[in-house]
Amino acid sequence: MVGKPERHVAVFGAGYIGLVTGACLAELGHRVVVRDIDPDKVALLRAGDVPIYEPGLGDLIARNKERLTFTLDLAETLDGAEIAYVCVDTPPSPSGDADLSRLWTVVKSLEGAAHLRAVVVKSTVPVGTGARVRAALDAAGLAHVGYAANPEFTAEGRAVTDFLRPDRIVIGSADEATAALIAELHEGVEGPVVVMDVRSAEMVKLASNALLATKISFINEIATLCEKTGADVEEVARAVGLDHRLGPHFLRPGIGWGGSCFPKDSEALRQLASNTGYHLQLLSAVIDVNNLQKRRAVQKLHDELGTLAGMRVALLGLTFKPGTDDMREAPSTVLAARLLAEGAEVRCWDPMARPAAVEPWSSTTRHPTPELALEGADAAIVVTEWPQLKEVDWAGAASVMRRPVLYDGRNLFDPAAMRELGYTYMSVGRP
Ligand SMILES: NC(=O)c1ccc[n+]([C@@H]2O[C@H](COP(=O)([O-])OP(=O)(O)OC[C@H]3O[C@@H](n4cnc5c(N)ncnc54)[C@H](O)[C@@H]3O)[C@@H](O)[C@H]2O)c1
Ligand SMILES: O=c1ccn([C@@H]2O[C@H](COP(=O)(O)OP(=O)(O)O[C@H]3O[C@H](CO)[C@@H](O)[C@H](O)[C@H]3O)[C@@H](O)[C@H]2O)c(=O)[nH]1
Repeated sequence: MVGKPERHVAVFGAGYIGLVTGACLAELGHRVVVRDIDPDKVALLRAGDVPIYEPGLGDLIARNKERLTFTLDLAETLDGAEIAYVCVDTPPSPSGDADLSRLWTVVKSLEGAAHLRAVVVKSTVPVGTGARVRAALDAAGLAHVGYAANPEFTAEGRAVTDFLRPDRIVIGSADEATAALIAELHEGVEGPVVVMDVRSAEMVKLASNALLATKISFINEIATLCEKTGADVEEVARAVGLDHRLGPHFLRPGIGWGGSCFPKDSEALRQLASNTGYHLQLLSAVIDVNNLQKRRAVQKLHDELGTLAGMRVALLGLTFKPGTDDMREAPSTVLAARLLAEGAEVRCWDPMARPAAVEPWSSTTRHPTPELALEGADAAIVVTEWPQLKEVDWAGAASVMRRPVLYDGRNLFDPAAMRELGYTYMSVGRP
């Protein structure tokens, strides 16, 4: 795939989004320098390693190494660059608003870069951020440099595919020339380009994530009601999703949504509204339902076992979803913390997770296989639907668990089959 003409792009941030953006732009034929401030990350990338797990990313980086370089050095990053892409993290601040400190550090570092044609923010930011960046660029004598918001909609685990074949490329800009430049940069990407004003583009990102999270919380709430009324949420979701006006996506009931985006972005949108004196009632309920969903799993085990104190509970899967090593806001973190607080002994398994050496993971035992995590356990929770869990010898596991109690937080298994194997089997919204 070769995009023309070749542009020289400086990407700030070598995380999930910066790396995917950099590698994909290089794949499209552009010359890309990715800068990060983390020396370990840059050293790994320079040595040909990829510091995160993202399918296809390693191959893409290797294939484009002539056009794709990594550096810690600011001057090297900006040397000859036409477009600066801001892909730094925007984590939650104590107030729930997005913490934009890293973004401002990058914007400040662009002050001398009068040769740039455009600054593009891909990081997820509150509505109004672009206007502030624009003002900062103007104040720094960069009024001639264009500005665009170009939010990213890729999901982890399929980020490369999503980037190269997106549902849409959203470009927010106040000037046509900048919008055209960014659209041209994406030549070769298979997806419609939607151009709008900067604030609307910023809102599209937050609204999309909020609506996706709403669908999940909605089906999770219906699942709870199914439990109380004897209906089967899987049947309900399947038939509801067949209505083309509703669609089947993001109607999978489960233990709650997590990840690097939904929790922080929904809270940031809620606070964005609060800051204007408006209370987003629907989104607040969506967040509440999600918080409760994780606690309900622990409550169910408590009800079944009588107490959690002294019980050995196995958490199967730790990452916020399969196909990633990302542990940010993973439901497993809440489950582990709650279980430990109740006095349970937590053991866990995950094929990919990289838990930081902080609570609750420092107090849990990690096992190399699901079978070892299940040995001697009083109960287990399927937290992440890793395909490996389908391969477990569940009949054998039932005989080595102290009590075969299983809460399937992802509705991975057939209830009748698991009960046949001797399990006290609970799942989400199914009889
Ligand atoms: N992860 C996703 O799936 C996803 C999807 C869509 C949008 N986003 C948004 O994209 C942004 C980046 O997310 P991410 O998951 O890639 O974060 P990340 O934490 O994986 O990566 C951010 C990187 O930026 C680096 N950085 C911080 N300050 C820097 C600076 N001054 N100069 C250069 N590098 C700097 C960090 O060291 C880190 O490597 C966030 O705003 C996020 O909300 C993420
Ligand atoms: O039907 C569903 C779908 C998802 N989830 C959960 O929702 C969370 C998020 O899943 P997913 O959306 O697949 O992962 P992310 O990589 O966090 O991607 C989301 O967040 C990104 C960052 O903003 C956006 O770019 C993507 O469009 C958006 O899907 C995970 O915990 C999933 O287990 C469910 O419980 N039920």
